[in-house]
Amino acid sequence: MADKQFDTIIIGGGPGGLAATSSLAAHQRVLVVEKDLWGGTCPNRGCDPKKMLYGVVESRVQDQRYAKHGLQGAAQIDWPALMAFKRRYTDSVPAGTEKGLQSSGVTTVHGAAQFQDAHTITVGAVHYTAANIILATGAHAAKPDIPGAELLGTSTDFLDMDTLPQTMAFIGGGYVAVELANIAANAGATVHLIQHNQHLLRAFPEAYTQRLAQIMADRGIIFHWDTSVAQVSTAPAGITLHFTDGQSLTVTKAFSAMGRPANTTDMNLAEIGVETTKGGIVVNDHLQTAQSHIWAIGDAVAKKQPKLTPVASFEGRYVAGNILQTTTAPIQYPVVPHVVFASPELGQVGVTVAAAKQAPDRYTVEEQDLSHWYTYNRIQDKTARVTTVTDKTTKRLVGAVVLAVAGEELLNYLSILIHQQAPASVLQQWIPVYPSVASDLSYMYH
Ligand SMILES: Cc1cc2nc3c(=O)[nH]c(=O)nc-3n(C[C@H](O)[C@H](O)[C@H](O)COP(=O)(O)OP(=O)(O)OC[C@H]3O[C@@H](n4cnc5c(N)ncnc54)[C@H](O)[C@@H]3O)c2cc1C
Ligand SMILES: NC(=O)c1ccc[n+]([C@@H]2O[C@H](COP(=O)([O-])OP(=O)(O)OC[C@H]3O[C@@H](n4cnc5c(N)ncnc54)[C@H](O)[C@@H]3O)[C@@H](O)[C@H]2O)c1
Repeated sequence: MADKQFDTIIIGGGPGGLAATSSLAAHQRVLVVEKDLWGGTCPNRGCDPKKMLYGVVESRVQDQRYAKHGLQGAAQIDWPALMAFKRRYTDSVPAGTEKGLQSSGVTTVHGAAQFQDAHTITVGAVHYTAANIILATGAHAAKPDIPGAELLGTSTDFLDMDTLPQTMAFIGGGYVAVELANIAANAGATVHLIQHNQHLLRAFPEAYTQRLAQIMADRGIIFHWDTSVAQVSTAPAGITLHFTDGQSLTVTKAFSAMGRPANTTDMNLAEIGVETTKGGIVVNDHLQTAQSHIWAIGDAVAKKQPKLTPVASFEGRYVAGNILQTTTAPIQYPVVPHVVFASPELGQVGVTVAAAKQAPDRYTVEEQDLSHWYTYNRIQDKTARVTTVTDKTTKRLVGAVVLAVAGEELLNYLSILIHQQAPASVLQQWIPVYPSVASDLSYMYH
């Protein structure tokens, strides 16, 4: 079969690959290969469908906050209608994404890419060559290596359930388990969360995660701490989880939410000299693999930055800049805000509270209970709080933790202030909409 030649081949049509593609499309002959759904995890089975379910569930939670304050009657979640609402969005994503790529002049191929040599990939029987190749292959949900693991679902199954199971369990205490457990519990299911240690959401300060665990427990979520599932078996009305301590739990459905290993297998990476570790593909500070013309971006990469959609997109744009030689400097990440959507939202950005507390000469840490502030009293958010970290020398805001309704928007404002290295005085020169989340900023950063 004759070679098909391109300037750049991108393997993976998710947010990382698409960001690289849109920067390169006007300048190069670009091929994008996707083996599953165009658009990748985020819009098909990640961030976007998750937040559609979350938005409706969050309305119900807000109704409950307003109970006895003028709102009567309990809203109920109609899961099949909620799923239909989600599918009206997700169903059009793959075809719409591929059409968009093609109309920008990019060649698209559906299938799994494998390396033939360091400049050649095959998809099926067809060979494609390019000067540069970008690995944007993402990650997949891990399942435990135990008997019966095949009976467990993943976040992908959860986000496409036709009906809401009566009882369910999540194995893991990270982003996926917390967010999906919250949606399920607020939609009306009995939910168990099984964590093999005592740490929920290990990237966040413990004082905050303990508060969130309490909020979730108050909502009926049942935590099983310090225990692991050793085996899974079928039961008449669902499946039974057998714990290492001899206890067991029978639920309608159970989901593995134990992390997302990078997609690095079945591509012959080792054969062409691209190194991988447990965390993903090994890259240098320009996101180049050991083969300098093969780059890796997004969830597929071994890195310390959080594996998130905007990070994958940032890396895609950065690598495209390198290929087009408009950028030559090592990648410099801005501060990366990250939020768990858990009714309310728990988010964090910049210098962590733990790091700040270890350097008391350098940082001031201020924790504020926001629940009595007008904004949060108005919406009856009784657990709202924020912690800010400021640099003692520059007096600039350098970090923040937020637990609040609409916490993602508050965190975005704080992130912009940190990113711009803005002094507190800018807030005195600025007129925000009042009353709003933004009009509180000058009380948090002063
Ligand atoms: C349930 C859930 C909720 C999430 N919520 C959020 C959120 O709220 N905010 C946020 O920022 N992030 C969230 N994320 C993370 C976010 O989805 C990822 O960080 C993002 O999708 C990473 O983009 P990517 O392009 O690196 O990988 P992906 O989006 O995974 O895309 C990689 C693509 O590569 C394809 N591929 C893999 N191997 C091959 C091959 N050999 N040949 C061809 N194609 C291949 C895959 O099929 C896939 O489509 C969530 C993830 C999940 C699972
Ligand atoms: N809101 C968001 O931005 C968002 C939402 C969902 C997912 N994500 C992304 O997806 C990634 C994956 O999420 P996740 O929740 O699957 O992973 P995670 O890394 O956040 O959490 C994994 C959890 O599984 C537990 N675990 C690990 N090994 C285990 C084992 N052998 N047995 C039992 N438990 C075990 C860990 O202790 C941890 O609690 C996140 O790190 C994030 O990058 C982001």
